[in-house]
Amino acid sequence: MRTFNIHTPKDDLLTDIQNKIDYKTKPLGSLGLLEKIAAQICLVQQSLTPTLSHPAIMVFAGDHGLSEEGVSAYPAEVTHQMVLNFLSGGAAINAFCKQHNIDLQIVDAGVNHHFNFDPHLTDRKIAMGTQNSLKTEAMNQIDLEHAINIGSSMVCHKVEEGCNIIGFGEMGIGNTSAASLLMAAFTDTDIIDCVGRGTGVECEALDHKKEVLKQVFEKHQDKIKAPLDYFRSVAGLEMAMMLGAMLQAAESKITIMVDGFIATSVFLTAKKLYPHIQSYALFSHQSDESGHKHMLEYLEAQPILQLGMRLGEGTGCAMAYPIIQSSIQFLNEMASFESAQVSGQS
Ligand SMILES: O=C(O)c1ccc[n+]([C@@H]2O[C@H](COP(=O)([O-])O)[C@@H](O)[C@H]2O)c1
Ligand SMILES: Cc1cc2nc[nH]c2cc1C
Repeated sequence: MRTFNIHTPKDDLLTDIQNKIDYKTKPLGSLGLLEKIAAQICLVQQSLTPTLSHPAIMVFAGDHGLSEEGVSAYPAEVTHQMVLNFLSGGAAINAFCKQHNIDLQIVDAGVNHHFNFDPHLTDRKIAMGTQNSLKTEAMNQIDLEHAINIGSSMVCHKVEEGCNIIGFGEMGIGNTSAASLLMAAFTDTDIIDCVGRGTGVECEALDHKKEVLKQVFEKHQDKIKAPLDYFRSVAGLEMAMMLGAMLQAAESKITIMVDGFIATSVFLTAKKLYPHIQSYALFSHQSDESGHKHMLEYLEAQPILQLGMRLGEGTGCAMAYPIIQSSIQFLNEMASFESAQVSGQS
């Protein structure tokens, strides 16, 4: 497995950044989280006048062998049907990216469907989905490495185009199960407490999901000490590609927007491998998927939005983007007490 060069940005500018924020014409700290976001992006860009350019969201799609165990409220074919919906512009992520002028890229990482050629689909299919992790490892080492490298090179390409802020979404029926399994391992939480409703499983179906995931966890838990071996045993191809993409974004020193429950579980894996990655990450929202709150607390991450969303697709990133824009806007546009001749704190 290749290595990534990921370091916390130098903090030499920190005092100047904080002074610039504090000298703006507002009571100290009164822009709350916007101030923290601005400071973080200044550090990532090593600049007192940061900019956001060519914002992008990549949506990785993949199918999950485990879905044959009845762990989702929807049938597996929804994965490819939703990819077709993304391509024709009809999904929530299309609407929000259009609203906020965010470049949207749809990637087939491992969907169980042969798509006709479409110029809007990035075909990086590794397999027709993963294996059933209740029976065997979801993917082999070669496919994992391939997915990580592809995710990485797609981000390199975006960076070459001038992108300096990127969010990652996913589409994959069954992938909240994979995310719960990652959460259990990498936050050291009982698997039962990591299982939620996903697309909407309830009552006996939720009990069944918990029972299946308990068995999958027990089958693979001996690999947790080797995070990538555990990851490839339970995760999806869309998640593996997202892992490579997140690692590359941090190596390329651009800002990462982390979406909901599934994306955060991938981020947890990335952080296990490269703890410094968090300096580059903003967390778009707190998903209504029950485990997400705990994941964010574990990461000591403050989500930008809390709207009761639990959709995925990168929709949280798209919704949080204008807030991130505002944090850069206040920093670059607001007057200081001195320039506006406003009296400071007495
Ligand atoms: O991002 C989230 O927080 C989130 C929470 C629940 C469900 N989802 C989406 O729903 C799908 C997975 O749900 P499930 O029930 O099939 O495991 C997948 O396509 C995700 O994008 C996403
Ligand atoms: C319709 C539908 C849309 C989705 N988008 C992301 N996950 C999804 C799951 C379903 C079921």
